[in-house]
Amino acid sequence: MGLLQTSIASLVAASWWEIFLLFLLAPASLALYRVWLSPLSHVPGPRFARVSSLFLHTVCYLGVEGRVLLYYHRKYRTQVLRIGPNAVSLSDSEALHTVYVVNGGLPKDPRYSNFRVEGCDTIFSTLDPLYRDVRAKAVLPLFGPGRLRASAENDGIIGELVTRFVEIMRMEKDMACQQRVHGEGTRKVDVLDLASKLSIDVLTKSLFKKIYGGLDEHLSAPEPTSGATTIGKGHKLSATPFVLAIVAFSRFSLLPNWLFRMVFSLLVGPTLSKPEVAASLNRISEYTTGIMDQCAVTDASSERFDRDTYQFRLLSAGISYSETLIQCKAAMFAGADSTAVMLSTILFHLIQHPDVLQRLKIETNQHPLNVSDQVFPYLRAVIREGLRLGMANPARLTRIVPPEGTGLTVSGIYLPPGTIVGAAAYVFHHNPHIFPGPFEFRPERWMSGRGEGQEDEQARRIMDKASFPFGLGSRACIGRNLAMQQLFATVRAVAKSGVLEGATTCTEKIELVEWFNAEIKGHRLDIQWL
Ligand code: HEM
Repeated sequence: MGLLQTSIASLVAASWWEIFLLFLLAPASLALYRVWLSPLSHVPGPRFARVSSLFLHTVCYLGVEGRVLLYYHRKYRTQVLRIGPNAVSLSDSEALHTVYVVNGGLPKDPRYSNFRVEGCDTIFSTLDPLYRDVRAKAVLPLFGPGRLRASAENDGIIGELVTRFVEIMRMEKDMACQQRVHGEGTRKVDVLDLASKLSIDVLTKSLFKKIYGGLDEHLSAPEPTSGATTIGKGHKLSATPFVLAIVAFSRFSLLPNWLFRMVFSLLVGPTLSKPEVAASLNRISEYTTGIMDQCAVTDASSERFDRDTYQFRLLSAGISYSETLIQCKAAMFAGADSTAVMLSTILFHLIQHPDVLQRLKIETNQHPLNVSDQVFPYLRAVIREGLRLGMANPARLTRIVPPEGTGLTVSGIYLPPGTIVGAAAYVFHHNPHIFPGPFEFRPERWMSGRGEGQEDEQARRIMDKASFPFGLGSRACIGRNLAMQQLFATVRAVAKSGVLEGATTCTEKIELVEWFNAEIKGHRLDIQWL
């Protein structure tokens, strides 16, 4: 009996011990496998990143992905950097073609499912090229360059809105000067907010043919003040609190979709219960329902019925009413904030570089506003430099090496099926070998005539290849032409008007939170006139 008891006790003890060993050994052997035996073990990168994807989740959550990847690419002196058990980051321009362009590019990886809107796939989030193509093809004619160029002329949709934008800036400047003369303190203007108001108006008027009314909001809102400082005119754009709340969820975007949905459902309640977010959501819903009602109530057979809208084109392609509503919201989220970030970044740098602003003014004064962009080489250089430094999407645009394939070789390194591969604009756009003084605003780098003819051409080609603010290949931005027309028209008109002369920025540099859609810290970029 005593012997039996001893044997049972030793068996129980042994099994606890084994369980303990198992708990200890399983992760340890997984870690060993990931570091030394995995098919990616030959790819350089920090050891802790090879062992667990916690590293990537953390940098994504903290909004530091771009700068951390830039650091490790340099530290390991590699163009293919292992940043997770199953993920690599690229910094080689040649590899961009292989990953994003050849044969339509690699497919988007499952993280994009986390960007669905109200549970519905959008042109941006879908992993299915057929689903995307039906919708994208339906709306693409709205982004035709000829039509947008006409729209950017003075009497076109974009031209008129840009003129209003410049008038508002002028009004703010005049009021700032008056306040100063009367000793009423400083007046600041949040140029990011103003750019958001313009961008949402340009996007909604161009695509949905019904203006959101961002610039009107600016003019009709009361003036908040803090102490001796007047903070421009008006509150933030009404759509902003909701858009920011949604953008903030991209900090969780690397989680598997089931976990992301859990986090989302836990946090969405508290987020939406904030009064400013709820009011913002209501305003967006009211607006989008309004553009859909336009389709429903207007007599579609009437000559005056405008079929040339985003919403009508989607409905005509057989997309349901409820999905079309969501696709319209998604276009607003994808387009308005990104363009505002880029525009305000360019204006910020122009203010900090009066010499550039002056040169730009001289160039724009040489030609009427309605001539082709081609005759404004310096303006083109300013925009390109702004798009290089403006970080609307600083993080990796992730793709997957098809799991059913044989793998892929990039920059001489073999990546097995299932590897998540991505290039981050932050890493490419700050490469000091391609863009000397990478954090400085130097439009001249894009001008020809800086060196010997051929050398010059080659440097330009290398910079072109390394610069991709709108993504690349078949899943690149569909709104690129619209955004570019707005940027050209606005920067040109602002420079010509002289409204930024005498302005200063209230911060020395632009601080970014590098989520998938970056956020400028505090979502404001104040300027003032001294
Ligand atoms: C300066 C402004 C803009 C920037 C910097 C920008 C940037 C980008 C980037 C980098 C991508 C590719 C994302 C990826 O590969 O994962 C993208 C895709 C997209 N953008 Fe933009 N964008 C801008 C304006 C717009 C506008 C005005 C619209 C208007 C509808 C828009 C709609 C979209 C859509 C629908 C996609 C998804 C395309 C697809 O997956 O097929 N964007 N954008």
